[in-house]
Amino acid sequence: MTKVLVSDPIDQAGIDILGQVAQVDQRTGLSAEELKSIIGDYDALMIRSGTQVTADVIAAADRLRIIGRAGVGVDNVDVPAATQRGVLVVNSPEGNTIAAAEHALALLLSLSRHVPQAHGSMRAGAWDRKKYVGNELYKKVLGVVGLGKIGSHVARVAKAMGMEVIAFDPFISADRAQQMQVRLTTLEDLFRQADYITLHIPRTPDTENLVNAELLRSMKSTARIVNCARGGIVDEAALAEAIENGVIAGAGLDVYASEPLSEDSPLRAVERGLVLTPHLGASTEEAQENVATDVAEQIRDVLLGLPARSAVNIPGLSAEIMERLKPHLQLAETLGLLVSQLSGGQVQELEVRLQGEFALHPSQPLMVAALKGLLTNALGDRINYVNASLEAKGRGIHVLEVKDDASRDFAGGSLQLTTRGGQGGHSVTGAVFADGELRVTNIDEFPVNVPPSRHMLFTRHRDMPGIIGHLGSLLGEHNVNIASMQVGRRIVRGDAVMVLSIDDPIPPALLATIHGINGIQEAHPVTL
Ligand SMILES: NC(=O)c1ccc[n+]([C@@H]2O[C@H](COP(=O)([O-])OP(=O)(O)OC[C@H]3O[C@@H](n4cnc5c(N)ncnc54)[C@H](O)[C@@H]3O)[C@@H](O)[C@H]2O)c1
Ligand SMILES: O=C(O)[C@H](O)COP(=O)(O)O
Repeated sequence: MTKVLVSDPIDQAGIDILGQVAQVDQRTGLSAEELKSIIGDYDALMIRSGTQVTADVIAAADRLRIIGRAGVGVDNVDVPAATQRGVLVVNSPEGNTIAAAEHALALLLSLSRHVPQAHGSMRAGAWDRKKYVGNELYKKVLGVVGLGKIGSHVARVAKAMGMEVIAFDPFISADRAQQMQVRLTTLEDLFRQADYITLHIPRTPDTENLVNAELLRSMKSTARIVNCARGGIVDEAALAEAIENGVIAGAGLDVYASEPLSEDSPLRAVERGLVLTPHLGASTEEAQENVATDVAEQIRDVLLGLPARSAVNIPGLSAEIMERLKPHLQLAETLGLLVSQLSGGQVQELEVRLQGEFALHPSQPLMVAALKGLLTNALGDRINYVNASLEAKGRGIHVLEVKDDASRDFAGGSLQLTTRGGQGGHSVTGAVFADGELRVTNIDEFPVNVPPSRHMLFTRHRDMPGIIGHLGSLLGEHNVNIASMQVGRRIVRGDAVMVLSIDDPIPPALLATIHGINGIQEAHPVTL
C-alpha cells in the first residue's frame, strides 16, 4: 500500500488529491524523534515550514520517493541529503505569492496607523484618539529590496496607492525595472531615502544579517521596515534596539531567525512601533488551497511514475541522459556561477556557445544548467533546472545559444558563457577533460588552465613587475592562504588576468585594499 505522511496542517483539497492514490496519514506536531521513527513506512512526505526534514530523517526514510513542500521555501529540507538519496523535492513556487505580498502590505498599513496597538487599547476599555495618530503611505517613498514575484506585486499595489517606489535588486535588469516604473538604486541609497522599506529576498549567505545596526542607523528616524521574507535577514537584537532608541520609527515582522520566536526574544519586549505576526504570510485560505493542490498533484503524479512540474532538485530529464551529461552539466553550472560573479549580477544577455563536441550534446539541459548557475546567487536554493529558464525570462535576461561544431579547441569540445549587461560583460570558457575533471580554459580573451575551486579571486590588471608579489603579500598579511595561482596574458606588459585559488574567502576590507593596488583594474572574489 502506497502511504503518504502529512506532517504539517495542509488544506483538505490537497489531502483529497493524495487520497486518490495512497493512504494518507495526517500527523502534525511530531517531534524530530517521532518523525524519524515513523518515516521509514512512507513513500511520500508532505510538509509546510513546520517540519524539519534533516539528513537524519532522510537517512531513516527507506521508502521515501518524494517530499512535497506546500509553499515556496525549502530551507527546512536538507535538499542535498534528499538528492543524494534520490528523493525528489517539489514545491509550489507561485501558489502563495499574492498572499505574502498582501501580508507585507497589511504590515505596512498596520504599522503606519498603529492598528494592533489601537485595537489592544480598545480591548482594554480605552478610547485614545491622540496616542495613535499615524502617517499616510500616499506620496511616501517605498524601498523594495528584492523585485521578484512578491516584491513586484507589492511595488505594483504601492504605486496604485500613490507611493513612489524605488528598489534594490542587483539581479533585475534596468529594462524590467523601467517597465514596472520602479527606479533601481543601491541598497545604501534605498535605506537612506525610503520612508517605508519592505524586504522580499531569499535568505542566502549574502543576505544573512543584511539589515544590521549600521544599515538601520542610515534610515530616516521616521522610517519603518517590514520583513515578510525570511528570518535571519534582519539582525533582531539591533532592530529592537533601533526602535526602542528612536533610531527608526518602527518595524513589521512576519518571519524570525529561529521559529517559533522564543518567549524571551528582545522583540517581544518592544512596546511601540513594532507589529509581529507568527509567519502568516502564506496563511490565506486561497493560498493554502493553491499550494496544497499544486503540491499534492505533483506527489500523486510522481507516485504514479509521471514527472513533477516544480522539482527543486532534479531536471526533467531521463536518468540516462543525466548520468551521461553529469560532468558537462556541472561545468555549465559552474561557469554560470563564475560568470555571474564576474559580471556583478546585472546580466541582460547570456550567450552560451557550445564548441566542438559540446555542440553534439543535447543543448537544452546545458543551457538550463548554465542559467541555474547564473541565477544561483540571486535565488539561492529556489532556483532549479525546472524553473531556471522561466526565472531568467522573468528577469528580462535574453538567452542566446550558439553551436560551433567546427571549433577544435579541446578533444571533448568546450563551453563558453558570455554575459552582456549594464556593467559591461565577461566571458568564461571551460572544458571537461578525459578524466572527467573540469577546467576553466579562458577568462575574457585570456587563456588559463584552472580547475574550479570553492574560493577564488580573479583580477584584471596591467602586466607589470611587482603586482603579483604585492597581491601575494597582501593576502599573506590577512592570513588568506593561496592554493594555486595563474596568470594569463596575450602580450607582454599589456592587459592580463590572474586567477588565484584560495583556502579562505576574501574579507570585504581586504578587497577594497586590493582594488587600490596600482595596476589592478578589476578584482572579483568568487565562491563556487
Ligand atoms: N512570509 C511568508 O509566509 C512567505 C511566503 C512566501 C514567500 N516568502 C519569502 O519571500 C521571499 C521572496 O519570495 P519571491 O517568491 O518573491 O522570490 P523571487 O525569487 O521571485 O524573488 C526574490 C528576488 O530577490 C532578489 N535578490 C536575491 N538576492 C538579493 C540581494 N542580495 N539583494 C537584493 N535582491 C536580491 C532576486 O533577484 C529576486 O528578484 C523569499 O524569501 C520567500 O521565501 C515568505
Ligand atoms: O516559504 C513559504 O512558502 C512561506 O514562508 C510559507 O510558509 P508556511 O507554508 O509554513 O506558511
